[in-house]
Amino acid sequence: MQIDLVENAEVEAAARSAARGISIQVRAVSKAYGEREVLKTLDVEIAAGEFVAIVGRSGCGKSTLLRLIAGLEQPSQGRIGFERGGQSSGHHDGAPEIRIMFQDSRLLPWKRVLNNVGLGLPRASQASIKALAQVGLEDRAHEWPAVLSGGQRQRVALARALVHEPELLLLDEPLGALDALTRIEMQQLIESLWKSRGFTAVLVTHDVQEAIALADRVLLIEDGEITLDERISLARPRARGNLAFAQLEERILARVLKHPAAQPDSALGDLSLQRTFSQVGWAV
Ligand SMILES: Nc1ncnc2c1ncn2[C@@H]1O[C@H](COP(=O)(O)OP(=O)(O)OP(=O)(O)O)[C@@H](O)[C@H]1O
Repeated sequence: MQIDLVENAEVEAAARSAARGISIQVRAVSKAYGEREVLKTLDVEIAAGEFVAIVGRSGCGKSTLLRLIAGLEQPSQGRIGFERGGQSSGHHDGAPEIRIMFQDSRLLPWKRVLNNVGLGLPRASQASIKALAQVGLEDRAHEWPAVLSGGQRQRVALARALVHEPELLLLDEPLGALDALTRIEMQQLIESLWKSRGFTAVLVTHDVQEAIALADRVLLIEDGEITLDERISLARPRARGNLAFAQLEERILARVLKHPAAQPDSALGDLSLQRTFSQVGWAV
């Protein structure tokens, strides 16, 4: 039974890598802000079409790594490269189509939903309407962002990313502000779009359960280093009540929380981890 699950996961992963994703090579990457070294000589490879989640305590450098992959910041040392169909590229030459989603939808309040989705395109096009339909909001196309709920605004942000046919979708805690039910619905939406479109996805999250529900691999960053690289071989869609899921969640949570040294700016993330921790019945 377990072997079947693993084989299915491997077949699915191979099919996805043949689709639209790009692979990412992070080579000996360090990042310092002044005296503070946030990331220390990181080496990690992410395969085309893979879904990778990054977890870790607040302030450990998750978003920094995402910004470096996005090309929004430069490494202090090392290099980040991409490969598409055997051809290498950086952020400049033949740069991949990278889109990023944040916790806040960052919609322009003075533009209607459809024009927010089509931002940067010559004009609101069929592609924007199609993207809105894919997130289930085609009937809200002509409304203002202000009248949408938080979850709906995040759907619009997702449509805005999808309209550019991303090869790499970076997700920086995009569901962090949503209620639990909306969050699960959004996770399912992201998973189904990722499966159908085949882009590579990198998700930063405080929520270990979310990481296990969505990712092929979970990376843990501690003290600026990757200290855990766990492959998740559970068949999709993943049932949260499942014993194998719960055991994996418990093990990764225990691993995340083991680290004794709380950073000064760690309160928020640790609270979030504790909440998840208590959901699986552990005393904190
Ligand atoms: N532009 C910057 N200048 C100076 N320090 C920075 C800058 N950006 C991030 N840092 C520091 O780098 C460290 C890592 O920040 P980062 O945002 O990557 O953490 P994180 O793991 O994503 O945290 P959280 O889970 O709270 O979002 C923090 O100590 C932060 O203060």
